[in-house]
Formats: sequence, C-alpha cells, structure tokens
Amino acid sequence: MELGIIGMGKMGLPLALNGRDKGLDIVVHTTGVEKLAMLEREGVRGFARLEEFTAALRRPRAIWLMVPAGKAVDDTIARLLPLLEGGDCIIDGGNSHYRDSQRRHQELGDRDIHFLDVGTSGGTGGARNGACLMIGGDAAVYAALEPVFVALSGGMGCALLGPSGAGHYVKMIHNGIEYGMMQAIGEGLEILRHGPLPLELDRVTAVWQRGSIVSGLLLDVTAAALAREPGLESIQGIVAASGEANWTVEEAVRIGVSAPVIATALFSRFKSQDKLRYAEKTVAAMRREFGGHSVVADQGE
Ligand SMILES: NC(=O)c1ccc[n+]([C@@H]2O[C@H](COP(=O)([O-])OP(=O)(O)OC[C@H]3O[C@@H](n4cnc5c(N)ncnc54)[C@H](O)[C@@H]3O)[C@@H](O)[C@H]2O)c1
Ligand SMILES: O=C(O)[C@H](O)[C@@H](O)[C@H](O)[C@H](O)COP(=O)(O)O
Repeated sequence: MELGIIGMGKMGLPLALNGRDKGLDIVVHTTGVEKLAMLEREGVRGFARLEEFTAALRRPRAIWLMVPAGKAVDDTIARLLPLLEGGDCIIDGGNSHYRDSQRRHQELGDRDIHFLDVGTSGGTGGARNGACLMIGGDAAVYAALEPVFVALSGGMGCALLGPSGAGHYVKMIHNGIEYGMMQAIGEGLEILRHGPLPLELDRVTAVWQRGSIVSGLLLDVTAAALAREPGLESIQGIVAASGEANWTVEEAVRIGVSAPVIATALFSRFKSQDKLRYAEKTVAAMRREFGGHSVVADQGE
C-alpha cells in the first residue's frame, strides 16, 4: 500500500524508513534538500513541492501528518485541501488535542475528506522499528487503511479505539501516565543517589531491567543513559512539557477525577524550569521572620 508522509522531523523520517522496510510504498513531502537526497538514497520518493507530492500519490490518497500539534496541523491541512479529492484521507500522527481532531474530522468530512487521529507512541525508536498506534475515526476508513497501521506498528499495538478523537484522547491520558512513571523512576534514583550506600545506579537500573516489576521501555532508556554517563553531569535538571500532560490534568479537573501523581509530575517539571524559585524564597523568608532561622543569600544568575 502507498502512504504519503509530511513532516520529516525526529518522528516522520524514521517512520518513513520504517514504512519502507515493512513493504509500504512511501512518498514524502519535505523542503529539506539534504533530507530529500538522503531519502532518495534510501529508496524513498520525495517531493519539495506539495503539488508534486499530491500529484504523485494514487487515489484515494492517504497522507500522514507528523508535524507539531496546533497551528502547524491546521496550516498543513489548509495547504493540502485545494490539492485533495473526495475520498482522500488525512491521518494526524502527532500529539494533537483530541478536540482539535474532532473539529478537523467534522470540517474535512463536510468536504468528503476522511480524517483519522493517531496517537503515536514509542518515541523515535518506535517510529523506526514499530510504533504503538492509538487510532480514532470511522470504522470503514480505518478498515481500508489497516494494512498501513499494521505495517508501521510492526507487531506493536495498533487498534481503532473509538470514534473521531479517541486516538488522541487515549494518547493524552497515556502521556499523563508517562509523566507519573518517569517522575517515579527519577525520584527513586535520586533517593538511591543521596542514600547511605555507595551504589552504582547504572548497575541498579541494569539489574532492574531484567525481570523486575518496574522493567519496561522507560527503565530501558534510563539504563541506557546511565550506562553512558552514570552521574548525568552533562544534563541540566530542567524538563520541558509539550502539553499532553497539561491537558490530562485539565481533563481530570474538568470531569472531577483525582489524579495527584500525574499532576505532581507535571508540576515537578514546571518547578524544574523555575529559575526565580520565589515560592522557596518565600518559605525561607517566613522561617527567618518567625523563627530567626538563617537564610542562604541569593547569588543571582
Ligand atoms: N519526538 C517524539 O518522541 C514523539 C513521539 C510521538 C509523537 N510525537 C509528536 O509527533 C509530532 C512531530 O514530532 P517530532 O518530534 O517529529 O517533531 P520535529 O520538530 O522533530 O519535526 C516536526 C516536523 O514538522 C515540520 N513542520 C513544522 N511546522 C510545519 C508546518 N507549519 N508545516 C509543515 N511542516 C511543518 C518540521 O519541518 C519538521 O520536519 C508532534 O506532534 C509530537 O508531539 C513526538
Ligand atoms: O509516547 C511517546 O512516544 C511520547 O509520549 C511522546 O509522544 C512525547 O510526546 C514526547 O516524547 C515528549 O513529550 P513531553 O514533551 O510532554 O515530555
């Protein structure tokens, strides 16, 4: 089967090579000249002009977007629309908000263009070798494209989970869970690092990988990082948050479900980005005021 892919970034590029390896006929659109040359050497057809890309695809077209969530998805769809025909399908494999996906499904449906929302997991390694795909949309549209999803998942998870929005809704909650699990691994290792015993944490994670209850992909990537650099000296403890866990916490509040682990993991990331540390300064100031306790002077940046 044929699949067009737009967005040759950290995920889209390995996804294209994965699809090629699994027997899909992959056609890509990117304006990156070097990427186009590299993909050509790899036997993947690519086009710098969107018109040439859409013209090269067989009808009905299936076009996978792997671009940042939000405006980039809407802009790409707007550029594609005049070049598409009824029965074509746009697949959004990025981390879009599920309500945006429901809106896009409706707007595109009004123009007889199909839309599937696909929560894609497994990071860049999953994109290259076999990703976990959480899919939302119409059953008939999914059925026609199922071979594409089975190929890209390469034996990993892949399923239609519900109507439009279901794929990105499930991925949103998945990422909240991811935050909690990552934070727990980080905190456990910090306790071990500051504890009384002279432990080598790369050896701890290596043994946990083999059959422990906390084994899994997140522990595997932790073990790989510690094997290279046990003290993680080259990394500042500042953690970004792309948005899915924010949405998970918003959703928990909206529907009145308690999710303290996910919320705390999200807030820990915010705190890691906080240079001002005004909350801690305030607490230190209060201790000085009511108890005469000493404070450490701020040395500035
Ligand atoms: N990196 C991951 O581990 C991972 C895993 C699963 C899902 N995702 C999601 O997949 C999507 C892509 O992630 P990524 O890590 O590959 O990002 P990336 O920044 O590495 O790549 C994004 C690509 O989109 C292109 N792009 C940006 N704006 C565009 C626009 N307006 N029109 C067309 N193309 C545009 C960029 O040129 C780039 O090639 C995001 O939604 C991300 O959240 C990322
Ligand atoms: O399942 C996955 O592969 C991950 O969930 C992935 O989709 C995630 O979006 C980014 O790796 C970083 O996300 P944060 O910036 O929110 O940590």
